[in-house]
Amino acid sequence: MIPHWAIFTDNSTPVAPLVDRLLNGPLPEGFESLEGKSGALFSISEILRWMEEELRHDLKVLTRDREQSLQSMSSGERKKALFAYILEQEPDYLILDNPFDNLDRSFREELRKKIAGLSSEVSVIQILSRRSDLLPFIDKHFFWKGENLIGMRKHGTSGETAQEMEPFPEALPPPPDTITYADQYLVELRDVSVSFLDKKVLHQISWKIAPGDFWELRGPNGSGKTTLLSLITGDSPKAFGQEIYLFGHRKGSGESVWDIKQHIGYITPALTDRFRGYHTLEQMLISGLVDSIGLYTLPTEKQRELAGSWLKVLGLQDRKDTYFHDLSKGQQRLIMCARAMIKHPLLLILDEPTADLDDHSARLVVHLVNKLGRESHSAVLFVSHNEEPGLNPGAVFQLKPTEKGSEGIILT
Ligand SMILES: Nc1ncnc2c1ncn2[C@@H]1O[C@H](COP(=O)(O)OP(=O)(O)OP(=O)(O)O)[C@@H](O)[C@H]1O
Repeated sequence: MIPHWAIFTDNSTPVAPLVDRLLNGPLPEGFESLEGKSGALFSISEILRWMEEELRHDLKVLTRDREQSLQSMSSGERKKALFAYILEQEPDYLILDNPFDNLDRSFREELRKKIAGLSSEVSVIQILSRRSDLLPFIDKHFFWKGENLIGMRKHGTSGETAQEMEPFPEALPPPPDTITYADQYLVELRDVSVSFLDKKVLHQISWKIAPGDFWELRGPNGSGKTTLLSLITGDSPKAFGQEIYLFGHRKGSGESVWDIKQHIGYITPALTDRFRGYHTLEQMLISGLVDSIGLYTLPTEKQRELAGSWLKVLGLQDRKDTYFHDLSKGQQRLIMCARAMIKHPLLLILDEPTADLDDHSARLVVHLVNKLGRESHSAVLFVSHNEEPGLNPGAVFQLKPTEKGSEGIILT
C-alpha cells in the first residue's frame, strides 16, 4: 500500500521548514518510508520561483511549449502549468501545499480527480489549512504546530458550523477627513471589451459601482477578474479608447494614475510580501494614511490616535509596538484590511483576501469585510473564485466565459 499523509496547519507556524525537511531531510518521524525517494513540490512558492527564473534569467521552463509567459498567465493557468511540469518529472512523492487555493470549482474537481488517479502509484503529502480541502483517500493525519508534527486522530472534513459571536464589536473609527463626492457613480464601464492578441477576455462589459455599494466580483480561473480590476485601478493600457468613467472623469481625459489611485484602497495577499523591514502595527496602519510602504515621517498625535482606534477594533490595542512580521498570517491579513481602510477610500478592493488562510482566519476576514460594508460609506469590491461562506455583498458581478470573451452578469 502506498502511504499518504495530510498535515494540517494553522496560520501561526510557517511551513517552509517542514517542506524543506520533507524534500531534503532529515525526514520527520513517521515519514521514514520516503528515504532515498524523489519528491516534488506543488505550491505558490514554486510558481513564484519559476516566475523569478523567467524574469531574471529568461528561462522558460513551465511554459517552454507556449508563446505566453508565466507572468502574463492567470493564477489558475500558472498552477496548471506547474502541475503538468511536475508530472513530467515522475516523482515518487508529491508535496501539495494548499493545492486548491486560487482555483475555481471546476479546476478543483479536475485536480482532485487527477491526484486521486495518481495516488495508486505516487505518495501524496497534503499540507492544508482548510479542512474542507482534505483529500478523502488520506488516512494519516498530522498537525504542524510550533515546528512540531503532532499525530492526530482522523479529522472530520466538514467545516465549522458553530455560530460565532461578533468578533469585532467596536464601531469603525471615522474617516480622517470629510469625504465629499458629488457624482452618482464611482466607476462606470460601458460595453468594454478586452483581448490579448487573438485571446478574447472580456466581452461588452457594462458595470456601475456607486458610493457605498458592496459588490462581490466572481468568476472562474482565467475569466478576466484581474484584467477587469486593472481597468478600474487605471493600470491597464487596454482602457485606451474605451468608455470608462473613474471617479467622475472619463478615462483618458488627462487624469493621472495617481488621481485614480488616491480614491482606492487595495489589498491582495501578495502585498504583504512588500513589507519586508521592521514595521510596528501602529506604523503599518499610519502608512495607509500616507500611501507609503513603510513610514518615513514622524506621525502626528492625531494619526497615532486613529491607528490606536483601528487596533482596538481588531482587539490588538495592546500590540501597537509589535512587529507586523511577528503576527500570524491571519492577523497580518486583518491589519492589511484595516490599513487599506483607514482613509475610508471611496472604493476598497479586496482581491482574494481569504486566500491561503485557515478556516478561522478566513472567517474573521469575512466578518471584518462585512463590517466595512455595513458601517462605512466606502464602496467595497470583494474578488473571489467561489462563493465565500458568510459574506454579505449587496450584489454579485459574475464573469461568465463565452467564445467572445467573458460576459458580466449581475446577481442580486
Ligand atoms: N498580458 C497578457 N498577455 C496575454 N494574455 C493575458 C495577459 N494578461 C492576461 N492574459 C490572459 O487573459 C485571461 C484572463 O486573465 P486574468 O488574470 O484576468 O483572469 P482571472 O479571472 O484573474 O484568473 P485567475 O482567477 O486564475 O487569477 C487569461 O487567459 C490570461 O492568460
